[in-house]
Amino acid sequence: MLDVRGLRKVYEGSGRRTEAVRDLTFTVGAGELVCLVGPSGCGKTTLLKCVGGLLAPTAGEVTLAGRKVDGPPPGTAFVFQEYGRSLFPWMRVGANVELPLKQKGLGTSRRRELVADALESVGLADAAGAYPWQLSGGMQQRVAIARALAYEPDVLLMDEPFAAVDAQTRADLEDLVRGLWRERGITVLFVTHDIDEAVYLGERVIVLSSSPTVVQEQLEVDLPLERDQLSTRVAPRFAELRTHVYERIQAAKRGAATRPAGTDAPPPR
Ligand SMILES: Nc1ncnc2c1ncn2[C@@H]1O[C@H](COP(=O)(O)OP(=O)(O)OP(=O)(O)O)[C@@H](O)[C@H]1O
Repeated sequence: MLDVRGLRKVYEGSGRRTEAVRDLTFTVGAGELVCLVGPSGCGKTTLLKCVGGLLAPTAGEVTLAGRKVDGPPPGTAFVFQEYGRSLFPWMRVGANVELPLKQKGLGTSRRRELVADALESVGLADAAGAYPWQLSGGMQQRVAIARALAYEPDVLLMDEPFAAVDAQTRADLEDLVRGLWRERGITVLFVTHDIDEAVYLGERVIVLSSSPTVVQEQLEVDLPLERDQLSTRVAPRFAELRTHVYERIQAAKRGAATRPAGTDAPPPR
């Protein structure tokens, strides 16, 4: 479905040259929920922007359903970290969610249906008439998720979407994303620097090295499909997996040798 091959990104300008991503190769299958985790500044946002066609790679390529990505591909939606900047403050919640549907050229009744359905899915059916600034941070991020869902994407790209909300809201939003993923069968690529979040959410975790970035390891998360914040996070297997990912990231920070990009077996139980 999503193929990233030999991706490299070097930023140049104002006399500075930063090799953010060196050589990234991985694939995400249709309907998979994959988390990308890596140290701060390792190029996660750069990678996601290249995947979403918002940034041109220096080398390598991204293909989505067999087509080379050279601009935002149809059927792809983004949710960014900064909900405060991603919603238009002068538009009511309903209008914010509807905007991309207008750009998609959908008729009024279909747009209304999709907006209502998406707001309902994120538990904000009553908030359509409010302005974003009248909502809490967590609610605003739900609106951003609703806007992405209403677009009916095949692929959802999420860049540290819960980094700016409090811990309880974050837990709720994590469960919301897993629930929506299971209900709607969307392909989700979720970037985070939070190891616990990556293991809790993902069916697979791709561990990135420090910048310039390569894939340090890929790990199948063999936790049950049904997860919940209490029992999953205290399960011995959760602890083993998070410890394993933590060790890999520490190794990445020390610059330890990386493994080939294939998927590794999870650590033995
Ligand atoms: N527009 C830009 N111009 C120049 N350098 C950039 C630009 N955007 C990012 N970089 C550099 O590329 C590297 C990777 O940045 P990026 O934001 O992709 O990392 P990240 O892993 O998402 O960071 P964080 O975890 O802190 O959000 C950093 O060294 C950063 O300074």
